Amino acid sequence: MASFTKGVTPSTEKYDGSSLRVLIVHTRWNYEVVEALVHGATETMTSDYNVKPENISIQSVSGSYELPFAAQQLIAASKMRSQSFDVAICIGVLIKGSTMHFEYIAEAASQGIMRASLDSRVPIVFGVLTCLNDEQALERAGLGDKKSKHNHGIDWGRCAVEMGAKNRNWMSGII
Ligand SMILES: Nc1c(NC[C@H](O)[C@H](O)[C@H](O)CO)[nH]c(=O)[nH]c1=O
Ligand SMILES: CC(=O)[C@@H](O)COP(=O)(O)O
Repeated sequence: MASFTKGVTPSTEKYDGSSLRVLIVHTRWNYEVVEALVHGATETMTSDYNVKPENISIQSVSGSYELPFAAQQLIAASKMRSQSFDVAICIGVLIKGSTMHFEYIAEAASQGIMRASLDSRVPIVFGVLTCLNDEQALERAGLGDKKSKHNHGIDWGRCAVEMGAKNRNWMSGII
């Protein structure tokens, strides 16, 4: 059977994040996993794209359901202060339990994050893992024993810099 490289192919363009202002909103549900994902995203942005640590605002909320509201409010507040965020990342970890809770929160969070992004015209990276068990969550945060483990926060950091830089260009008429 033919195989292919899974995941996102790195962009051929090099982005400079040195003037980007980034908002990270993360949950405190499943915090050990969330913490690793936040670290992966921030480390990637600062080390690989020169995003200044002081230009990354990190805010927390309780669970993934709270992410869209917090992101929307914080983006609006940053605009009022004329210190607009160029991009945001919402980070959370949903793990399927025994009721329908997971499905409702996953749907609300994903739809809400998309709506907050389109309405605010600020790109918001979807950094919410929707896992069927603990092992899936650990693997996707670069934790645990699996050989295939990979910290998705790294991809979200790259995506954030790319979208922040591209949106700045697009808003200046540079296509
Ligand atoms: N079960 C998980 C939740 N649930 C909490 C909700 O997100 C929310 O905080 C509560 O319903 C109050 O509005 N959140 C996660 O992020 N991950 C979960 O696995
Ligand atoms: C927070 C709840 O509503 C909780 O009862 C959800 O349970 P589960 O995660 O087992 O579906």
